[in-house]
Amino acid sequence: MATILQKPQFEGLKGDSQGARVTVRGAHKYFGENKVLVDLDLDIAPGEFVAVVGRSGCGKSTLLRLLAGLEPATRGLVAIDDQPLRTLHPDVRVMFQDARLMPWMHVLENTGLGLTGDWKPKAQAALDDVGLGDRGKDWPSILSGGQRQRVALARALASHPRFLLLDEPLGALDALTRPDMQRLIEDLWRQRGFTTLLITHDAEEAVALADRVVQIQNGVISVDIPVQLPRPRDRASAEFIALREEILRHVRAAE
Ligand SMILES: Nc1ncnc2c1ncn2[C@@H]1O[C@H](COP(=O)(O)OP(=O)(O)OP(=O)(O)O)[C@@H](O)[C@H]1O
Repeated sequence: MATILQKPQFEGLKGDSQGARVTVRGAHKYFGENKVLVDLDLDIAPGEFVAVVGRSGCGKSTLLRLLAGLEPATRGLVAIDDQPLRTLHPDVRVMFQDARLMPWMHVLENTGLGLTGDWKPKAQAALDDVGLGDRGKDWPSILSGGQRQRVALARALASHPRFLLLDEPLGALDALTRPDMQRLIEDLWRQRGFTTLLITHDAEEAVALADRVVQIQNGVISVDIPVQLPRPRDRASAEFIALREEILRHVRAAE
């Protein structure tokens, strides 16, 4: 078995946008009697890529909504660069499983949503980055599912966020489109160095992309596994398969 690197590599730090530092301390989130997150701690280093796994309903999206500033914690601290997060943050963007494109806007306008000032060149550059530079004048309705997710990714990255939150963005894509999108996300992350949190049900996706895979169970981070394999990762290697199986074992044990 080849040696697994012992030192964590945060390769994303090379880029033009320094990633945000993310801190969650003693976070609780209750919906009435339903205590979804209970005293949860999580630290994400600037530029680090963390994948979150766990059984359905364990609180993954709830954690993401707290980190996006979409909802407050019932109790505890959520901070970006050591500043408590109280509402939406200009350096934090989210991409969801559905592209959420506005059908009455062209692709370029959809990409520019949320940008201020001279937004067109920035939206065009973002479309170029995801390989859709020539589709700006199209309506979203004529794009494939994978292309719509590329537009959603372009929109999320157009403002050069320092923290990108991904809520199962590739969950609805077919098996051929998925690895392409995974590579695109990894390439952009490596170029730009934004901090990333990815929610996924796919253990292979988690090991392919993340520096660390964490599992939520009983309201806390119950498993925290570093993935110290060189990038781009060889999905057929023994180390990759062993980590993927380890994560699957943890997720199944929580069910
Ligand atoms: N706005 C809300 N009001 C009431 N309960 C909520 C709300 N949002 C989430 N919940 C509850 O919180 C729990 C966790 O939901 P969450 O969506 O975070 O889970 P998840 O791990 O992302 O699940 P999945 O993998 O199925 O997407 C569930 O029991 C859900 O019903």
